[in-house]
Formats: sequence, structure tokens, C-alpha cells
Amino acid sequence: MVVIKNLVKEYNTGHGKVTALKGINLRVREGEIFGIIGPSGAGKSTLIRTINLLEKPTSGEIYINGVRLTSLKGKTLRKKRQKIGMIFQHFNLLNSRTVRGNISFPLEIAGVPAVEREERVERLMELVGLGDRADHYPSQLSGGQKQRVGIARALANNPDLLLSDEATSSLDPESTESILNLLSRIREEMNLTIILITHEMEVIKQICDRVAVIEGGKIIEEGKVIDVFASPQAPLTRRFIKSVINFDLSPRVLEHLDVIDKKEGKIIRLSFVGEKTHKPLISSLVRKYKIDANILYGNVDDIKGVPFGTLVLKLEGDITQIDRAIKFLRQQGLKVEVLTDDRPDRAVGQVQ
Ligand SMILES: Nc1ncnc2c1ncn2[C@@H]1O[C@H](COP(=O)(O)OP(=O)(O)OP(=O)(O)O)[C@@H](O)[C@H]1O
Repeated sequence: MVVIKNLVKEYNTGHGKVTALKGINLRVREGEIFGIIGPSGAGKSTLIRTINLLEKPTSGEIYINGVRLTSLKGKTLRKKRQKIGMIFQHFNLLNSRTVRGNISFPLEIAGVPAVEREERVERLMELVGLGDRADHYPSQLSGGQKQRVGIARALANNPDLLLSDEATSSLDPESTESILNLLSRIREEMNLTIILITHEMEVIKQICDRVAVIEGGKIIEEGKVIDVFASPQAPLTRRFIKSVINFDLSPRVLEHLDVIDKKEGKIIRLSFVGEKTHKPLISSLVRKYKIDANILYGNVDDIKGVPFGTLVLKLEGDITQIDRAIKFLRQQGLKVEVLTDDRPDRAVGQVQ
């Protein structure tokens, strides 16, 4: 649906040139919610603003439904851009207009006749749950309600694509949750494609299908959200995931690590995704290899309905049997990290 090829964006500042995007390549599929996460200054805003050409790329191409946006000009470009909605962190509402007036605004610009306009505005207010706030001004609304107006306004011209620029960053956790639920619902109901940027992994975890991690103007990691959570590759990705899933070893586990005799046992961390969480793997491990397995830590999380778990086990017995047991677990598709092997960073070590 959206294809970004070798996108480069340079800004000329008083202090020289800043390259905000250094050759971005991305493909976003129709109907998916695609998240782009990165730290401050990584290039997220620049990237999302170049997708609808609010920011002109220095080089590279952007295709939307096969149309090369970067080669369009004037009226054709304006028409195409009407099919791309955008929502913002600070809502960008017109304070002198009511809820109804704000939502109506893009329809007025597009030249939609008054009767059709009014009908569409009513429908949009219902869709975002603001039917009873039609005549309120932005100053009379909460942050979450303001963002609902922003969403309704962005949907006014029936876009195929919705761009979200940190849309929940100024909201409290409760409003964030309700806005994310609303975005999920309108994606289903309107078959929208959504690209969102955020610096919060929780947002990615809650609603995105796929995620790209951006750092220093480059995409450093990309994949299905569940895969990236289960097996993050880049240190930055692991740091982001740590903010929602605790990878640190508890003091109890660290104590065991300090005292275990490596000739008689190993401590391992298992990560498992999906239906593997239901299999009685540990008991079959104990029976099959005649070793002891002591659970030191366990946690099961949920990523968009898919269970995702971590288990720290102390395996004791014949060391050859323990190695065979670890091989068996890996053959079952589990990610196994041997914590008793000498590693520079055990706390956030990469899962093998
Ligand atoms: N209009 C501009 N003029 C000059 N430099 C800019 C401009 N906009 C962004 N930059 C620079 O480009 C780089 C990327 O900025 P951008 O705002 O895209 O990052 P970001 O990931 O969205 O950060 P944040 O989360 O803090 O908003 C930064 O070094 C920034 O200083």
C-alpha cells in the first residue's frame, strides 16, 4: 500500500546540513497498523511528515497504492493528499470553531456540498463518540475528546491512509487506551491503513501489527510485533522492550547464578510465543532426560491476544543430559538463553 524507497531528508540550518533521514526503505501493507518507534531526534516526525509530502524529501520515492506521490504536483497532489488523514500530538484544532466546525473544515476545503457535509459530520461525530459535544469548543474538551475530534477530522474525506504523529503522547493512560481502541476499531470498520510514530513501546504492543525501529535516521530493525518482542536484535529495540517487559533478572535468580556449580547444573531463560505456552514441556523434559527443573521465575504477557512468556529454570543433574534437554527445547521452537554461560550482559542478554 505504501512503499518508501531510499528516502533521504536533509535540512539546511544556520549551522550547516542536518541529515534527518538517511535512506529509509519501508513497505506498509493495506489494512495494517504499522508502528515506527525511535528515541528523540531519530527522525520519526520527519519521516511521517514526508509520507504525505508535508515535508519535501531531498531524494527517494514514496508510492501510495502504486501512485508515485513524489512525482505529483499542484491539484493532482492536493487531491491525493485528501486521501491521507493525519492526527497530531497537540491535536491542531481550530479554537474558534466548535467540534462540528472542526470536523466540517476539511470537507469545506474539498468543496463537498453543504447537505452531504452535514450528514458526514454527524456520522463522524457518532463514530468517535462525540455526538453530544457537537457545539462545544476545543477549550471545553478533555485531551482525549480533542483527539477524537482530530480523528474525526482526519477521516472526513474517507482516507485510505491515516498518519498518526505521536497522537497519544499528551494523553493520560486512560485516554491513551481509549484512543488506541478507537484507532483499532476504525481500522476494522473503514479498512484503513494506519502508520503511527511513537516513542512508547506500550503503544506498539497494544495496537500495531508490525513495527520498525528508527535510530539516527535509519531503520535498524523491522518485523511483526510479536517476533520483535520475542527476539529483539538491536540493543535499542531491547531497551524499548524493557520498558514494557521486564528482562532483568531478579535478585533471587542472580543469587542462584552466583552459587550454582556449573558442573552439575545450568540456569536457562526460555521465551515462548503463542500455543507453545500451553504445552507441558517442562514435565516432559524432566521425564525424558531424568533431570531436575526448578522454576526460578515465570511471567506470561499478552501481545494482541498472543501469549508471550518468559521462564527462568534451574536445571540440575547429568550435564550431558542437561545439554540434550536444552537442544530439545530449541527443537521445540523455544528461544533458550543459557544464563550460566559467561556473557558480558546477562541482564538484558539477547535471546538465542
Ligand atoms: N525543520 C528542521 N530544521 C532543521 N533540522 C530539523 C528540522 N526538523 C527536524 N530537524 C532535525 O532532524 C532530526 C530528526 O528530527 P525529528 O523531529 O524528525 O525526530 P523525532 O524522532 O521526531 O524526534 P522527537 O521525538 O523529539 O520529536 C533532528 O536532528 C532534528 O534536530
